[in-house]
Amino acid sequence: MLTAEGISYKIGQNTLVKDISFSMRPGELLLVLGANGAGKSTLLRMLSGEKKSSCGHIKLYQKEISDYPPQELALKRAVLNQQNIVTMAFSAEEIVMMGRYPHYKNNPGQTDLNIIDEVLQLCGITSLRTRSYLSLSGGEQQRVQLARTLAQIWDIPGALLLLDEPVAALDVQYQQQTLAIARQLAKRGFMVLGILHDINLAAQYADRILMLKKGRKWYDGSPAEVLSSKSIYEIFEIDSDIYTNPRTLKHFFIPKDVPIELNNQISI
Ligand SMILES: Nc1ncnc2c1ncn2[C@@H]1O[C@H](COP(=O)(O)OP(=O)(O)OP(=O)(O)O)[C@@H](O)[C@H]1O
Repeated sequence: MLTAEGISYKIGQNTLVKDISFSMRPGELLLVLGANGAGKSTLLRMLSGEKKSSCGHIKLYQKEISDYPPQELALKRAVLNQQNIVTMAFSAEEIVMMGRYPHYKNNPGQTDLNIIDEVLQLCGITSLRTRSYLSLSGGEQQRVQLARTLAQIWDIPGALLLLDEPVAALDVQYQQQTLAIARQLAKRGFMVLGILHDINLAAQYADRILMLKKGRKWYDGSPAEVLSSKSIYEIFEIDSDIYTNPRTLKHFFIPKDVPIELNNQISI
């Protein structure tokens, strides 16, 4: 169980996240939507324990997130950040193995090795395992980082998995695959919270959607409850139509053209 009670994050005079409360339980896939700068990543970093909330409480299984020693926290939650800076020429497999560091002292055990094989295969990167991470494409690197994150909590059902824009650099096949993995992990009993920019992917996969605006929680509910032309306009300031897929009965949205006029003369 993850519970956020009235959490805010302030830097100087700026409040980046304001008084957000929600809770989630194992088995749930919660996807967060919001415009650029709405506070999504800041919220995720607070939930991960990386940033300390200015007020309120974050409890992971009834214990304040800030009270977890790093080693214990690493066995309860894993984080896929938006940016992962790697400067040394580790192989893809070595990066994924880093996810298992909290699980062993000197050398990985057979369980660790089996998990590495499993997540490499799941993320479609088995053939890249010996390649230098630095030589991989952006999307390939993202899949390696996803595999590392999964490896960390693979054998700890009930753990919290935090994914900040996990499909940003991925082609459509791997976008679908990544969200399908997230959904299956939720079904296995993990708590999965992800940030997305793609409203249709969120509508397709989320059990629940949290929509943020200007640091506040604006909507919280099932895709059918929260996705409407009105809510999308409120959050993203674009006009759109919402339809229902007759086969899946899930919502999908189609944005309307944005009328932008450019001056006839371009000054050089
Ligand atoms: N250290 C900082 N000092 C001042 N403002 C900051 C700082 N870090 C973040 N911000 C601002 O806080 C706001 C929220 O940032 P955050 O990264 O959480 O947004 P986001 O919703 O994840 O955006 P995006 O969709 O663009 O990734 C932004 O306006 C950002 O410029």
